[in-house]
Amino acid sequence: MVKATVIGAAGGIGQPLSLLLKQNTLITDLALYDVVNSPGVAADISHINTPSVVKGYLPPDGGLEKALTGADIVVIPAGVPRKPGMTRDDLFNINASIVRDIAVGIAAHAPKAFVLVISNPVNSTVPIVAEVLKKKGVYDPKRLFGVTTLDVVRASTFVAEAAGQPTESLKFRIPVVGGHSGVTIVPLLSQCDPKVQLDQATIDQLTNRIQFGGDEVVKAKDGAGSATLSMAFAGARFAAAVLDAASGKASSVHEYTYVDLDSEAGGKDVASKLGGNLQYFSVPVTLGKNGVEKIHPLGGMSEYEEGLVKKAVADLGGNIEKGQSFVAKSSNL
Ligand SMILES: NC(=O)C1=CN([C@@H]2O[C@H](COP(=O)(O)OP(=O)(O)OC[C@H]3O[C@@H](n4cnc5c(N)ncnc54)[C@H](O)[C@@H]3O)[C@@H](O)[C@H]2O)C=CC1
Ligand SMILES: O=C([O-])CC(=O)C(=O)O
Repeated sequence: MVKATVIGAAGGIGQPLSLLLKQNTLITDLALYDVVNSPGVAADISHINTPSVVKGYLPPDGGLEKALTGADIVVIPAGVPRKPGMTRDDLFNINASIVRDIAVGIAAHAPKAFVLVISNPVNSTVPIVAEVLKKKGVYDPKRLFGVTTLDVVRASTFVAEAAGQPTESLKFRIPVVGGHSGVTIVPLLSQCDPKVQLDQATIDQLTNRIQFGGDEVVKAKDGAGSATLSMAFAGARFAAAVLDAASGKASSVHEYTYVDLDSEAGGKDVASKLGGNLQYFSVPVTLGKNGVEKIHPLGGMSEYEEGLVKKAVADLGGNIEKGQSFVAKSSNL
């Protein structure tokens, strides 16, 4: 039995993500929670003839508690998206408290669940969840993930396009490390597998496109939100990886995800290479039965990439601290 819960399930990401999770045959129970419309989304998705039983929940009558109780994996795309001209950090004032309150629910009702945070700004919302779980005495850094898979998906697509290759084969695997906003997103094109020969102008252009791919969608949607469908694809892919590893369906699962480096999985080496003080970074990980099994080194980097990492570290410190101090100042916990 595997129960998956989506928090923010009626939203732009939540609906297609729930649809894709309905197709994951490892999931037996799919709980869809939102502050609006979740029963309708659940009724609709429940007609699909895949194994999971789908239920929708709203806040009245303990909906959050019911949605979370017994959850093995909780995916959080709840909160507001960007409009043109905004940074992800501009979402902090609204989304920080939404994510904090969801984390309080997780601590009470699903303390052992894998928690996948999609809500922006991911650089700060992941530390928010961690600090709440710590306060409640249930924090396991190996089970908390900032979902940065969309950056990896974009990198693969954009490099394939630049190389004149088909994108559908997902042929190009490119590590993307750091955080999930602007210059904190660091694609390591020198580690592209298979190798691609790119001149510096193309590397510059691809790096910029991967770092600001989210803005491309925000601009194209012109006030109607940010990436939802590609994010649902990426979120479902990452959730499947976590579940494949936890269930033993796949023996060796490698992903990139924004995690606490201060865990038994070995992130301290990465942290010390980054200058010692940074607590969260998107890193290559091996996933296993209990979540993050091993945090791997970032690997060989070009001088250009070393420079990108330095810029990412400079920005990330403040983002992380902002999330942590928000929880420290929250008097209702
Ligand atoms: N990590 C990533 O790579 C990406 C993250 N995002 C972020 O995901 C978030 C959601 O984006 P969209 O789905 O486009 O927004 P949306 O506005 O379409 O949907 C958000 C949903 O969250 C719900 N919600 C609000 N407060 C809630 C609460 N307290 N509990 C439960 N549900 C609540 C809303 O009712 C709404 O249905 C945004 O913060 C966005 O920036 C978006 C794309 C990529
Ligand atoms: O750009 C945004 O605000 C949404 C997001 O995180 C992305 O598309 O990568």
